[in-house]
Amino acid sequence: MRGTAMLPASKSESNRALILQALAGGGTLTHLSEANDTQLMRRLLAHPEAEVFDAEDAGTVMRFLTAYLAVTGRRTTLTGTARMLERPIGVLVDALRKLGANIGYLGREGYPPLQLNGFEPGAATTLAVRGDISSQFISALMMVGPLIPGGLNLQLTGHIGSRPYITMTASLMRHFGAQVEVRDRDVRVAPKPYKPADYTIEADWSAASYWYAMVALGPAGSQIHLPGLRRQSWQGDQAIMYLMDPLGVHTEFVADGVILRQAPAKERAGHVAMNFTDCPDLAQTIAVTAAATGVTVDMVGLESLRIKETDRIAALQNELGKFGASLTAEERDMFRVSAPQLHVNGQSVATYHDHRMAMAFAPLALRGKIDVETPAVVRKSYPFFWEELRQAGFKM
Ligand SMILES: O=C(O)C1=C[C@@H](OP(=O)(O)O)[C@@H](O)[C@H](O)C1
Ligand SMILES: C=C(OP(=O)(O)O)C(=O)O
Repeated sequence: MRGTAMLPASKSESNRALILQALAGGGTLTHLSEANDTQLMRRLLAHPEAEVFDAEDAGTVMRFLTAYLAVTGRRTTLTGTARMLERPIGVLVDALRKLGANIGYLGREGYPPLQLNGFEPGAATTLAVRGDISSQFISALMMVGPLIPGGLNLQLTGHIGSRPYITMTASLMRHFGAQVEVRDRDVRVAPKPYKPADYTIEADWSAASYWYAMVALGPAGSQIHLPGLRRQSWQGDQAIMYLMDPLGVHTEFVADGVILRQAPAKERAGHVAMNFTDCPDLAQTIAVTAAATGVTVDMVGLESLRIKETDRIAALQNELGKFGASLTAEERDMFRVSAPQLHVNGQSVATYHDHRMAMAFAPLALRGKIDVETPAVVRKSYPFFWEELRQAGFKM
């Protein structure tokens, strides 16, 4: 396999930039993501007086808008898909209530849908927030921090997952003129207003992971050029370049992006350990690629996978099993993915309303025929994924 593949722009950067642009009252965003999550955020922000905000299945939209709408004093309802109503939001609601937001639960306590009933700045500006459920709660609070009279001081407690997304939030906030410091468990945001700024969004490293998988599984000598990725990135999922090295993919930065090259098979590891605490969205790509390349991977840091678009651990276990691979729980929160022999012979892969299930399993088509159920799920982050595969020579 050879050629160039186009990536969507980062949906994490895009969705932060849209909130910051709204709070700053201007600035031009270039290369906003085509992802449904981003297009949805853009549409919802364009109608701030709406009576109901439907975040669909987009975690960042649900969490970031909750903080944005609450602190800007809106009276409105926030809801989402059936799965979104199972994804927790209590940590964020508790924190916003302490800051002065009046928020009620319309269904189950701790989960959407939410009723927002205005904002009266309270006395609290220092809050303890747990970091082990979703970093999106912390990012959401940080972005509204400059609007809180007296600023905001978050003390993060417990195990902190997805930390690079917190530092990405801080970096983008600074780009829009905010004063923010992140030191270990201490996050401080000054009550200094945002200023309009222009920003060009980088390509999406999480989306790039599927091309790493294709280079790993393609014929000897496979290589792919991915324009739009930067060496200096705010995306923690740039870690894919290190995680894929033992699975036989080398990364070279070129002027306009990266070139991925398959390494000789003898350079692949036999058994490696990897930690996904900082990059949970890469876990599915690695699990499938490891199974297909015969590398055993001990995976830790998978806790948050249970509360994403689906229970991604259960989904991986079911679908890997269809190919003769396994993801088994071992001691101390470790999961081992292994496959003595992978059989790809026409299996149908269920996708569980999860874009990453579809895209992580798609590269198995390089080893035989597969059916991916409900392929349109990719629209959440990478709507033209199948089109790019066709361009790369896949028969569909
Ligand atoms: O802030 C963000 O843009 C994201 C944070 C991560 O979620 P968690 O913090 O819930 O792990 C990640 O999985 C998600 O795809 C995007
Ligand atoms: C977990 C994801 O998104 P979100 O939490 O924003 O719905 C994802 O894109 O893998």
